Amino acid sequence: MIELEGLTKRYGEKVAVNNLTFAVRPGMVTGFLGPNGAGKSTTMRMILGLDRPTVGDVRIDGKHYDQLRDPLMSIGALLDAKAVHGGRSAYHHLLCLAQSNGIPQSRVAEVLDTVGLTGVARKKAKGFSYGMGQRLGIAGALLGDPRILMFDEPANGLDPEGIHWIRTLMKSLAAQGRTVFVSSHLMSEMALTADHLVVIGQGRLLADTSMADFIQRNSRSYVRIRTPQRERLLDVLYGAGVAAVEADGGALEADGAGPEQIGELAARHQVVLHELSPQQASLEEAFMRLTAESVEYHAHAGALPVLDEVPAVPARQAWGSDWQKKGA
Ligand SMILES: Nc1ncnc2c1ncn2[C@@H]1O[C@H](COP(=O)(O)OP(=O)(O)OP(=O)(O)O)[C@@H](O)[C@H]1O
Repeated sequence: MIELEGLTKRYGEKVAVNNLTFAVRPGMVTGFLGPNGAGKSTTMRMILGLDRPTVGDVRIDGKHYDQLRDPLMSIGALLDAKAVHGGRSAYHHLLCLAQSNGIPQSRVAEVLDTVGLTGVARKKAKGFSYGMGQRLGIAGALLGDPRILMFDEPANGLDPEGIHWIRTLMKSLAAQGRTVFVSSHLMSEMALTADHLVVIGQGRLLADTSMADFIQRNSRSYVRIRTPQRERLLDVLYGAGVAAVEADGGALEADGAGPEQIGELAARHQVVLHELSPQQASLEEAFMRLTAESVEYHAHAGALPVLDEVPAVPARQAWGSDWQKKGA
């Protein structure tokens, strides 16, 4: 278990992490979400004792990182996949880690096999692709067979097979009773992987809840209906106090009533239905809705002019001619 209590980190005026209190529990995958610059990496660095909190406390199974006797056997982490000596082979890199942490040498071949790097184990890490580097970083995290694992953007640079592999790996580590804490911007992946979510924005805790509860609380659920008797159904729904709006493709979207109630109303009034489907927003929609206020770095869609709107350069007027005239 990882426990944070009032964890705060200031860099000068900037409050990167602001009074975070939550626990990451064993036996499940906990997703750590937040917009760019929300403070996820800073929080993870403080968990590993790489950054000192300005205020507050963080404990790993009840201890501070520097009190752990064999840190790699308690918590394994992937923070920066590039933090590898490029001149060393994958095997040698892991062997050095094992030897300096009292981990049996036999683990090296085991973790290389787990991450699928056995075939390139003797190749120098500097020749590795980004995805291979991620796999090597994950091998390092697994080396000490720790009860707690923490991954910062583990799917970065992985191909679809690699992404599927990391999802299966995280779920199986959690199923073995380990604590798995993972940050990612890939919402669709997170929706398939995490059981629990911790969401932060501008360093503050925005949510600490189950995946299902998070989506339900932060999104609109509605029932999508298609019928050849639209006007009739709208009257029936209106009469029953069910709000419905017209949607794309001639469908209706009804709020505040389940498919059972709507189906029964339609049957009672002999309205034919071609579709009656409950809709739940995606994790991405729920995340965007919750964090809209705390997004620090906005892209402005209107910042670049549409090609048709780019003012035409007047004929025969070279760039800079105005400036040349002024300077003359
Ligand atoms: N060493 C530092 N000095 C000054 N400011 C820092 C430092 N490290 C992080 N910050 C600032 O703290 C804030 C949080 O950064 P952090 O990297 O933890 O965010 P993040 O959630 O991991 O972002 P991303 O999703 O983009 O990786 C940012 O505004 C960042 O600029």
